[in-house]
Amino acid sequence: MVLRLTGIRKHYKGAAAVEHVDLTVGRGEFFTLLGPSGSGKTTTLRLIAGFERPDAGIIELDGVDVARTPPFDRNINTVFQDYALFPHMSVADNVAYGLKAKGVRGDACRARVAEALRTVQMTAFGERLPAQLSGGQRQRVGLARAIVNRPGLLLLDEPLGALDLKLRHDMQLELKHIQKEVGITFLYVTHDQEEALSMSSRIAIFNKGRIEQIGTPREIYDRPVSAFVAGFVGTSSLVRRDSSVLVLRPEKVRVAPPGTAMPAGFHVEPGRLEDEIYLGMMTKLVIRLADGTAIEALRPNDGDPADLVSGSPVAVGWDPSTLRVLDETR
Ligand SMILES: Nc1ncnc2c1ncn2[C@@H]1O[C@H](COP(=O)(O)OP(=O)(O)OP(=O)(O)O)[C@@H](O)[C@H]1O
Repeated sequence: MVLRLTGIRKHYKGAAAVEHVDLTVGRGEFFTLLGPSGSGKTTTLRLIAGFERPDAGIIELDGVDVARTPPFDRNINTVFQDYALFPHMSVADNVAYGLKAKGVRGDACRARVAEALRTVQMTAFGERLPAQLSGGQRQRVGLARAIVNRPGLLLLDEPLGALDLKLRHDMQLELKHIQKEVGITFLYVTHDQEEALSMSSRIAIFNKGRIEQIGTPREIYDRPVSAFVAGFVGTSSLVRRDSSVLVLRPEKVRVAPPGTAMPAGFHVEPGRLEDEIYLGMMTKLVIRLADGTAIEALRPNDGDPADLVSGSPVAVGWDPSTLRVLDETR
């Protein structure tokens, strides 16, 4: 275990930023804090880094309570969204800065810098100034600077937030590969659910300062514990039946003209096709059931002729075993 938080609480002017936070991160994990803006992710990261002190609770790093350990003595580094590079220093000097502060000099320092730049594929850029780099390249340098000290834990606060979508996707893959290669434990903050699902070994879902669920991406997606988690991670329709609330993922829903045979065991209901939204690879369908419930369905655009007409009656079906029943008390 690299990190353990127990009963962490932090209030600002009487308002809770973080409340009752418990979590454990194992060595080599890519652990993500995911939640909407203001849910307490950054506060949690700042408490771990030591920039803030908790009002209550224990923070342990490698089994040691760090309540009295200042930030620079914690075996942690942080990568921020704005990279925080020194503008007047070359890329190589930026990466070397933290090493020099720790007394690593000469050939040993140069070798470590070269290794870090190689890892982030920036070997050819050592002599450049930050202003002569693109956003993605600056982000790589920020990462090289953070991994060069080989910290036990690397905190990353929305590190890809300033990049455009395409570059962001490329960097997601790359970050994951780099994390595997260097073997450093990552604690990653994002509000982007797709990013969290694609990169993480485990995810903690934050809502209003509390953790609602911790699990692997698959566990979180397939078995959300609350309507909040089901709605925040992926899209879903909530269907009320008797006293339960059921979560229905759009890719599990079949929509067909009335009377079409559905697979054996499917639950089938009549509805009306309200909307068709073309998304390129898929088309999203919105169906209204007789009781007013709206159901979303996804259909691959795999060349089938359009057999459904907006506004017309349709049959909606799903395999009841794929439904997740929610505990309404949460
Ligand atoms: N220094 C501070 N003083 C007062 N309130 C603060 C301070 N820092 C954070 N807060 C409040 O604490 C709550 C949690 O903020 P936090 O930054 O941890 O959320 P977040 O999940 O990281 O959000 P975002 O994704 O927008 O960064 C918010 O309501 C915020 O306004």
